[in-house]
Amino acid sequence: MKVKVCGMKYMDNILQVGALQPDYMGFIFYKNSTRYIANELIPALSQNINKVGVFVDASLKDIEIAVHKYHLQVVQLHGEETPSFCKSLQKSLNVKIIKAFPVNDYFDFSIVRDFEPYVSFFLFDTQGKLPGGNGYSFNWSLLESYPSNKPFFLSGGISLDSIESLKKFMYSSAAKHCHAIDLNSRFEVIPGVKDVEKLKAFQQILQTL
Ligand SMILES: O=C(O)c1ccccc1NCC(=O)[C@H](O)[C@H](O)COP(=O)(O)O
Repeated sequence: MKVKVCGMKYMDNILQVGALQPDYMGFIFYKNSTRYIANELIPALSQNINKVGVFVDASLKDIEIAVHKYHLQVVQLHGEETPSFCKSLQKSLNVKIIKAFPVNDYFDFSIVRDFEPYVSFFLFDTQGKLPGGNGYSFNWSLLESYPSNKPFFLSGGISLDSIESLKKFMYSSAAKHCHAIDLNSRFEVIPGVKDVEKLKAFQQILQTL
């Protein structure tokens, strides 16, 4: 199972977390987030770490500028972006696209169908007050009705306390297309700064599952 560490902001912490070699590292390009990368620098990272830019209803132009400036390999769309927006993005930029969806108990997974041709992954996050980084998990068994073969990221409030539930999930049919686990606020010292020891502990446990 792959790991994405999201909401990275500061150079030193990016380098510390980079040393753990997560598969993906996420950077927030949404001004209202406490994790907004603003004009912070992103240091050179190992080629094995995919840099993900997270956007909320940004324009194609702004995404393009960020992709080129920060050499992003992946773009995560975390707002109300449409299939046709994903199609345009796919045509104009050589990046992988993750379309994120906020999940509540009534979420209708059939919505993913229209996006399938234009994205590489889906990401399922918990619906909350904020577009992302709410720190709460949704009911993962809802993914039993996931109608697609497209790999997805499991996201929302995952912490070291989630290990038992994760184990159960990973052995269930709901996890069949789960590509990666997304970690964010539950591994933070303050917004944008990750606790490296906690991340290390999570990685080690994940390897044993
Ligand atoms: O993290 C943010 O501040 C954020 C703000 C706006 C849009 C997306 C954002 N995060 C995207 C992510 O992929 C997070 O990892 C995801 O929402 C889960 O966060 P958490 O519930 O804190 O684990």
